[in-house]
Order: sequence, then structure tokens, then C-alpha cells
Amino acid sequence: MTTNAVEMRGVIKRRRGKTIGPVNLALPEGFIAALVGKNGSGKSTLLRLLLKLIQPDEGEILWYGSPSSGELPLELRRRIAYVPELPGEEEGDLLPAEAARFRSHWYPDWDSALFTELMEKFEVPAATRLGKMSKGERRKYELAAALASSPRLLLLDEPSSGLDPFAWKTMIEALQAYIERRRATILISTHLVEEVRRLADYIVPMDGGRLLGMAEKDALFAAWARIWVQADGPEELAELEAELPGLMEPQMEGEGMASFVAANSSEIRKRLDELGVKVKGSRSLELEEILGLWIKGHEPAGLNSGEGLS
Ligand SMILES: Nc1ncnc2c1ncn2[C@@H]1O[C@H](COP(=O)(O)OP(=O)(O)OP(=O)(O)O)[C@@H](O)[C@H]1O
Repeated sequence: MTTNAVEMRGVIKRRRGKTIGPVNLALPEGFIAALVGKNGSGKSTLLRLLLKLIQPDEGEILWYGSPSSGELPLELRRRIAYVPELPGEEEGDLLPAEAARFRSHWYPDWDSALFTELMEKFEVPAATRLGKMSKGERRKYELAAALASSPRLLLLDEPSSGLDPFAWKTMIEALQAYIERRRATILISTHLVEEVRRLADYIVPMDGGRLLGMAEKDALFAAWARIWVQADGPEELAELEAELPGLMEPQMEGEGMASFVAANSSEIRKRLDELGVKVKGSRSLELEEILGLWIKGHEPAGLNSGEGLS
């Protein structure tokens, strides 16, 4: 039985005429899920709901199988790390080592060795107060401190924003190393396709406040493909569409060739074979293409709807 780190059931948050949700999502423990979507789609709101920084208007949230009526229990709060889009002001006057000392009192499993290692790898200036750091320097401190708190659940809101490519690579490696060592869960909101590619086990797209579902990244890439087939003209392509419902973006590609996108490409290839249609070639879709089609309502095959894993 898989434990879900968090589960959201019909969660709705209303914000000045805009509605986020209903969100149904179950994040299995031990994996990295990437929250993707356009600006304003509701990613930060979802992360803040999971920390109880804001309260849902409807629905229920479970943390490790239990709901929480008031504030999150201290035990649990200490096992959740959050790196927000913008840092708070509380630690602004402190040097990194001073702030780390404070945090180490709060987090019982504070990993000083990891904090020092990451601060060195990230080249965070030790003699600059947090409030005076550049955006990227501060972000690197926040990431080092978040990982050093030994979280069971790590919530990262666009962590790469402001990082140079070297720091970005260090962050990716640090997150991968952390999840290999611990049975932790990471939910990361991101706009970077490469970040999703490198890190995510699951992809969770949001659009206009709606959570579209949750899909395993590798299965998603394996299933979706553009396929080129022999077709004499638009009539033949239309016949093929009638035979194989669900083909997306069918188009003629010039003399004797047509192409389309299939969400379950291996099955479609089998059917094409049975129909005697010659396949001329195929390619996997890019993540942007997959998300674009998903947002338009084409759900990937075998989608985990976020109703819970078992
Ligand atoms: N405190 C707030 N009060 C009112 N509306 C809010 C508040 N915070 C966010 N919103 C609205 O909720 C919607 C979702 O915002 P949210 O910050 O969750 O999006 P996002 O996906 O994280 O965007 P981005 O990629 O730009 O960071 C937006 O339309 C935003 O205007």
C-alpha cells in the first residue's frame, strides 16, 4: 500500500472572483512531482494550501493520511520545508550561519554537514546578511537550509528562479541526492521543461485554477507520439480518423503522407498495422506539446486522476 504524503479532496479556494480547484490530488510518498502551468494558474496557491498558510473554502486535505483541523501539528510542521517564491523578512538581519543556528533549534534533525556542504557548493557569501543578498544568493541559502532541515515533504515554489546555470545544476543534483538518501516527497512548481525532465517522477499540470490530473512522466513521454503514415489524400486521412477515434492534430504533409498525434501510440501503431496502413515514421512529443494538448482537453491514456494510489 502506497502512503500518500498529501491528499487533496475536492479542495476549493476562492480568490477575488477567481476559483482555484476543485483540486483532487494524491502525492505518493518518496517521489518528485512537478507542478506546471501558466502564470496565475494556481500553483503557489496550491503549495500555500498544503502548508495551511491559507485555508480551503471547501474540501479536505490529508497529510500522511490524517486531516488537521487547526494548525498543523508541530511534529508535522517540522518535517515540511517550504521555499516560497519570495523569502520572508524575519531573517533579513542575520548572517547565514546565525540564521542556520536558529533553524537548527527548530528542526530536530538539522543536518549541519549538509548545510555547510551546500553553502560551499552554491558559493553563498558567508559574510552577507540575508536581507542584503542578491536574489540568487538568497535563493541558494533558502534551498540549503530547506534541505538541511531534513524534510519529509519539501515544497518548492519556482526554486530555479534567479539561479545561474551552475547553481541550477547544483540544485538539481542536491535534490536528486536527497531523494535517493531519504524517503522524502518533493512537490516543485516550475516553468522549466528541463527541470521537469531531470527531476520529476510525476507531472501535475494546472490551468486556470484547475488541476488537470497527474501522470507519470516516463509513461507520458512513451505514450504520446506524432506518427507519419502513407495517405493518398484528405479523404483517406478522414477515413483513418473515423477508424481510429481520438487522433489529434491530423494533417496532410504533402504528396502521399499524413501525420497525427496519438496519446497511446503503441496501440495505434498496432491498429494501423491491422488496417494495412504504412507507418513512415514517428517521434515523441516535447513536454510543451503534451501539456498544450492536455490543456486543450486531450487527456493522456492511463492517467492517474489523482484520486489516490494504492
Ligand atoms: N492573496 C491573494 N489574493 C487574491 N488573489 C490572489 C492572491 N494570491 C493569488 N491570487 C490569485 O490567484 C490566482 C492564482 O495565483 P497563484 O499565485 O497561485 O498562481 P501561480 O500559478 O503560482 O502563478 P505564477 O506562475 O505567476 O507564480 C491568480 O489569478 C492570482 O491573481
